[in-house]
Amino acid sequence: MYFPICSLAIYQLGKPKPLPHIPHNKLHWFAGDYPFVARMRREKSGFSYAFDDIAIRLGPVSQLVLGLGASWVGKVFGPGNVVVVVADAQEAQDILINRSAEFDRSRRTSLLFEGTLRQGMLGLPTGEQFKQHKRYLGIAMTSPYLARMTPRMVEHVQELVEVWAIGASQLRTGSSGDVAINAIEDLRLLTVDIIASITFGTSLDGTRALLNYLEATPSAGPSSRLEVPQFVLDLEVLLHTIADGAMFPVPGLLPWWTRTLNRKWRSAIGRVHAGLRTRLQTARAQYASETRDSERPAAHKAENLLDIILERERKDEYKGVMALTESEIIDELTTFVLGGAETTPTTMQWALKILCKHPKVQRKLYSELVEKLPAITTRAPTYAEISDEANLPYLSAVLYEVLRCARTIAVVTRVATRDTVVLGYPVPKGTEVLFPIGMMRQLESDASKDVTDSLESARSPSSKSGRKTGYWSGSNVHLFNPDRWLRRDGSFDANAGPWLPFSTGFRGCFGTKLALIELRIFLAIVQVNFFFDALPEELNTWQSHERLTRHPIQCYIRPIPWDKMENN
Ligand code: HEM
Repeated sequence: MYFPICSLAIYQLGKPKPLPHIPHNKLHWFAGDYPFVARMRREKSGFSYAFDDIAIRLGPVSQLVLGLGASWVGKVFGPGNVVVVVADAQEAQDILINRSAEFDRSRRTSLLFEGTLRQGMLGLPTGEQFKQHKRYLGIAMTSPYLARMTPRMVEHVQELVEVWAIGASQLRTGSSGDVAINAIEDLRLLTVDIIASITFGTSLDGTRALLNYLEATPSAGPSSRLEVPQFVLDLEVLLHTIADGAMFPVPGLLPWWTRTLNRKWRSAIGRVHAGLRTRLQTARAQYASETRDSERPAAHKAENLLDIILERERKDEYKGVMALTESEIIDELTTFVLGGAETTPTTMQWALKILCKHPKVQRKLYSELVEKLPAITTRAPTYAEISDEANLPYLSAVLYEVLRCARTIAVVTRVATRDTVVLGYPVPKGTEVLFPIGMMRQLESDASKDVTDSLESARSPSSKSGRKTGYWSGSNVHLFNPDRWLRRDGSFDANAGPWLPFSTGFRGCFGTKLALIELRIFLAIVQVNFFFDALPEELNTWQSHERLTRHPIQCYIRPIPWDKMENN
């Protein structure tokens, strides 16, 4: 008699519980939406598609009830979570930019990074320490600094072009032998070379070593490669550990588990930190000897991130303010390297895959580059030249469209720091709110304009006055079409439609400017050197794997130098 009553009472307390009023799926009696998320992950090779799917079916505000959701047991013991999905670009932008007092970086996101980057920006909550770090490193994203970094980025991309030129000369046609180059490792090496060079002043020279090897070994095939450097492998272990954390059952214990029980991670972080510490100490000694008797160089003369940090340190000492501790610096150096080593190569891989399928786009881009920037064929382009959106509108359009379609990072989250309202729906304090920034339909097209318009009265005051972008046409929003970014007169329009690959606002991507210039240089230089030939379907499938970013499973290329193209 008592047993069924007690069981029912426990079930009522603990069953998956959604937030009131907000639309949701029919829930599994115990696991809530977990089976649905698992099915999306299996069928579409990424859990983030679950957020797109419910947004399309349930509207601009919906919720996923994970495990026990907002139930009493779920909240107290932690095996549950409710995620409110906001799939409306205008409102998402408004919340990320204007409502940061109500929505902050979620604790769950910070916990993912905290084990590896305890005191790096990715792991830090928004507080004084975070702000101090952002101020410290901000110079690294200024135009004068990036202009000084440009020759190095160009040099590394040109090394890669030489590697691919050797590979291209060895490629065969037909189905036997090497018909294509596997570009995944090459892009990983390139981006680590670039980020190391910008961070420490010296590159890993992985691409240079590969080039030397291929030149010295003419019998090596087009995809024959050296062993990946240990530093790159270690970064991969760190990135995998962070990504695996998303599935960890008790998020609060994740940093402890990572640091204490994950041996592979401990070896990798040990080597990475030791390497960074040595570089920091060497740079410090050199900086001290150079500046002892002479005038302190102005901060904007810094030649790498270490210089920036040392110059700031000197300034702070001078003013009597507290500088960053050594472990804070090491964590920020690690953040920088990890930030650059994952997202950028993944986006480059998608760019190449997409270009292979769009020969007309390649021809148009090539024509623009040789007509508007003829110097690019004879010398390294400068930062001013390559970042000139007015002179190179099609390069800008291709880049924006690659980032729109690549869906490199599909979602970002915030947590409500007080009871609040989103598009008329009450959202209690502590609720995680998710923005599916990689979503291409509901969030971005005029097919949802009626829905968007009907929400007008429910918008927050800052959102009502804040829409800056147009809508994409619902009929072609899912297609790769750089022309959508061009005005009738051919000029580039960055506000043509919603675009959030880097998120936005105070906690948006810190590395946006660096990533954009790196990608522009990459696209311009590889395209001006090669046409990327179409590939057999089996070498250019659209399958992907979602970890911290959405990776393509394959990235093969058949580069053909333009002078070898018939009807160039
Ligand atoms: C194509 C390349 C990249 C993409 C698509 C990208 C995207 C993103 C996104 C979506 C976020 C989350 C922002 C949020 O929660 O609102 C983020 C954060 C961040 N990114 Fe990037 N990123 C890229 C490249 C880089 C690079 C090269 C760096 C190197 C410095 C970097 C450093 C960071 C940092 C430090 C954060 C955390 C910012 C914070 O917590 O306030 N990113 N990025």
